[in-house]
Amino acid sequence: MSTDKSDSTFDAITSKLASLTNDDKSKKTDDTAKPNGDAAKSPPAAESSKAKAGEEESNLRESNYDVTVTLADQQADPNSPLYSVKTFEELNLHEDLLKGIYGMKYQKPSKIQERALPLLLQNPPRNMIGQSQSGTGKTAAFVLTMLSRVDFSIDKPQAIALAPSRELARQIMDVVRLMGKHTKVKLCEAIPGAVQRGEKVSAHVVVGTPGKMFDLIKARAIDTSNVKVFVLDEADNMLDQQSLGEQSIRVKNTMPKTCQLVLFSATFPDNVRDFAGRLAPSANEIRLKQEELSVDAIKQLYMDCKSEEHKYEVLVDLYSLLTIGQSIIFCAKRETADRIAKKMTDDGHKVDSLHGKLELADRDATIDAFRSGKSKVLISTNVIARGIDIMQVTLVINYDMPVTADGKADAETYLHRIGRTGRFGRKGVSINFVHDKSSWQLMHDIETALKCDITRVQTEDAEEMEKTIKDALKS
Ligand SMILES: Nc1ncnc2c1ncn2[C@@H]1O[C@H](COP(=O)(O)OP(=O)(O)OP(=O)(O)O)[C@@H](O)[C@H]1O
Repeated sequence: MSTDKSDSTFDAITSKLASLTNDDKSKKTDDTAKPNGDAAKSPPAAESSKAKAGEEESNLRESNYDVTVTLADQQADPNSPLYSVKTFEELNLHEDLLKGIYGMKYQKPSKIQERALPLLLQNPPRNMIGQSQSGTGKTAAFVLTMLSRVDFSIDKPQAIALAPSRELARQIMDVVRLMGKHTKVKLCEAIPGAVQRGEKVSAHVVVGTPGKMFDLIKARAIDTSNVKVFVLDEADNMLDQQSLGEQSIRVKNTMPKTCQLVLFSATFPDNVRDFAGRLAPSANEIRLKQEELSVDAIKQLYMDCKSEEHKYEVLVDLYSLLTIGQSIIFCAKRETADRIAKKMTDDGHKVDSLHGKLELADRDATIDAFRSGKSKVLISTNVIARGIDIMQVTLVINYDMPVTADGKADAETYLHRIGRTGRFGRKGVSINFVHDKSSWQLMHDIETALKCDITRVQTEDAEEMEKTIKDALKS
């Protein structure tokens, strides 16, 4: 899908930032979760090796830095969530789908794809609750399932997927389009503005947001009686949030009794998992342990800011760094996103803001410009915290730490936010801005909950840091 323009940039940023921090511990992810809860013993971690130019075709760029690890290296490391013993050919997929996969330059399945696909494709179909770290290829697992189950000779919706945001639904549809390129699949986006009034949906695969999907079903534009597979992407979010949860359940209740239910997410807090288990009875399950949730390739940092105003100054100081690759700045509120974006624009910087209050066409144009690399800095809210997959995102900033509705540290949202970088083995950097006791406490609670290390960067060094990285890139 997206091409990787700036892997050496990741290295420049990570190595420079790491050198500015005094604590550079890294944590090994050990994905031992197996279907049905069995634990698989993994061989010891393979040492990360240096990339050799042209050694194996990879969609990661070769870099001049010693720390380079190629995708091929990572897919050969049994401790990596990208590792697989199987090939796509062994996963029982239709030839037309294999063509689609190879067209997308996927060489080997990732761990979640290897484990989930045989379970997802078994007959009679079984429900699935699947968990895997952000950026490890869950979308392909459920998209291949949807496309495998469709009978292209019947012009009726047969596979439906729900996602929490318009942006994510559109992105999933892009994946269906690419993977289904060699099939006769017909597609429909069930998002506001996409389906005309009175239109009857005859597409095989429908992807959308819960509210719009339910409206279309209620209006009889979508007939769900032939649906064989129903997917909830970001399932914990879809079942937890009051309005998304209610709408998702309503949509689910219109599905035939025989319909296969597939729930995927990088996070499944216990309360949601219990509910998911009741919703998807006798499901095959693939789980991660709490300490396995963080993605190793994402370097997590924080900056001590003196005040709310100082946060803005630090952000501006970091601007050149933000634009080396691409970056997303997460704020708690739409107003903050707009305010910072306006201020930065007035100060001569090129940034965009994206949130749920924008006109639909503006929302689409903003994310499309960011996806294509035309815009480089996106200031947003949690609306794009989940699922959005843009390879060139090297930096994520938590301008405001994520909090739950009752003001507590939101470790799940934190993981999803920082997971917008470090996609499929690429490196990334996340920086938390803390400016008072409460934001520091929120970050500390997240660190404890996720058992991860977040290291400090001196804000006084920002200018120097920016300069060094620019110099490194120029040379
Ligand atoms: N087998 C594969 N080989 C190479 N690239 C892959 C493979 N599977 C997926 N990818 C790529 O990896 C990236 C991340 O995949 P995807 O968006 O499905 O992650 P995810 O697990 O759904 O993440 P999130 O939890 O953030 O939603 C995508 O760009 C996708 O094209």
